[in-house]
Amino acid sequence: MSSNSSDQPKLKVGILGATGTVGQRFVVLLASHPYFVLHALCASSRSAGKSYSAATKWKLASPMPSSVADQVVDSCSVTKESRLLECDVVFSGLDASVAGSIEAACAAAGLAVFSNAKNFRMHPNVPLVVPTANAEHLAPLIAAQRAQGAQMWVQELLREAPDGHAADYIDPELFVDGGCIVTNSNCSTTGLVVVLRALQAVFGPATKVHVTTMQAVSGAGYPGLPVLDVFDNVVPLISGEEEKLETEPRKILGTVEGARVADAELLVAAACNRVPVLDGHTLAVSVSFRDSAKVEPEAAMEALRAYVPPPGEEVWARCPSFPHGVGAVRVADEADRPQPRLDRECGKGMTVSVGRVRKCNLFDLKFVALTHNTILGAAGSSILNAEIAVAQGLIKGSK
Ligand SMILES: NC(=O)C1=CN([C@@H]2O[C@H](COP(=O)(O)OP(=O)(O)OC[C@H]3O[C@@H](n4cnc5c(N)ncnc54)[C@H](OP(=O)(O)O)[C@@H]3O)[C@@H](O)[C@H]2O)C=CC1
Ligand SMILES: N[C@@H](CC(=O)OP(=O)(O)O)C(=O)O
Repeated sequence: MSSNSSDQPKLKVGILGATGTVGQRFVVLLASHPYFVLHALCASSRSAGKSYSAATKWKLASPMPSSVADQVVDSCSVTKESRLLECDVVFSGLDASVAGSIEAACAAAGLAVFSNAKNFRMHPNVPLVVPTANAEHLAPLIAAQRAQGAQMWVQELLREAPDGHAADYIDPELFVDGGCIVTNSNCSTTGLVVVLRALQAVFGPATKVHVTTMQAVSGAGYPGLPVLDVFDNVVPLISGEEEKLETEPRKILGTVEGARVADAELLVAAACNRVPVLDGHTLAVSVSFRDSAKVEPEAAMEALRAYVPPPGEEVWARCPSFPHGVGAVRVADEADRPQPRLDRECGKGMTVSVGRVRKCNLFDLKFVALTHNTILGAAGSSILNAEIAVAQGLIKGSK
């Protein structure tokens, strides 16, 4: 932890989907956070009213923090009585089938929502931010949302909620300006864009990427795939995944122009596979750049080692979840790395491990990248995004 974050006043936080795979990661990371204080744990009506330990099938190797075991799980509706309303920041690990309505309701209630769900990632005014790739998108797009007031999120709530059911998600008396939604990317996209951003800093714009993924089973949530489907096997389909991996990098590596992002001119072809690994998504990537002339493996590794993501050291010093000492990218020295079992915890799961950087016959360069899918690929990115927003004065404690 950086000493500079120790004078940050405490902020109350809630978790939507606290009982799920990503929700459990949030619980572990936030239970020991220096200034985010867990206040509301929310999930479906199946869990609401139960203690967190009774509602949750705990699946992490580290024990459930004792501070949450007896806490009663709340529903995700925003009412005058809900603990959610007392929070300064809300993190979401909600299933996408319900994330749209619930997150829109929270934003319409003036809350700052940091979400893992796909629902609003491509909304023109919503930042899609991988914190160690494009943190500079946060401030202008949060401002663009706030300029529209609560009305923006009321409209989205009406679009997302099942017909006539918007009032199930929030009491309309609670609409208030100031809320916002920030999303982080699909967990396979995460590692790709961090590495591309680092390479682009030296080689200029990437133009073509071919990526083949080997994705961990935890990416499918709990209970996920039946063991008879995934054990001793590779499943060459993850529904909807290739489309996300082919579109999200264009927004993330794009440039903010006014209230929206102009996409990067990057073409991505993706092939996604589920493999019998618990945590950690591995990507085999080939990439070409607009200007191929200076692209060499040694220069690429140098660029990756030297990479300090925007907004730079001054902000990172105030972000406890930044992988201080390791960095956003680690280049493996060993010829046969990265490997999920050995490398997924690198930088406490917040560092992308890269290896096998070499020339490619068809593209300029090829390499292998590994990301912890539920830490940097999910909960960890949301938390670091929120820390950046706090460090930049975009979120102030008021409760
Ligand atoms: N797993 C991963 O690696 C990644 C996941 N994501 C995204 O994060 C989100 C969560 O994924 P994951 O944790 O894997 O999913 P899980 O299925 O493990 O958890 C889903 C959570 O949503 C809650 N939920 C489901 N239905 C409702 C409802 N009707 N009302 C309120 N809450 C509800 C569940 O509560 P309950 O226990 O009460 O049913 C549970 O807490 C998804 O949008 C996913 O796409 C993004 C990146 C990576
Ligand atoms: N689809 C990813 C996880 C995920 O839920 O992604 P998204 O949030 O983009 O739907 C995987 O299975 O590994």
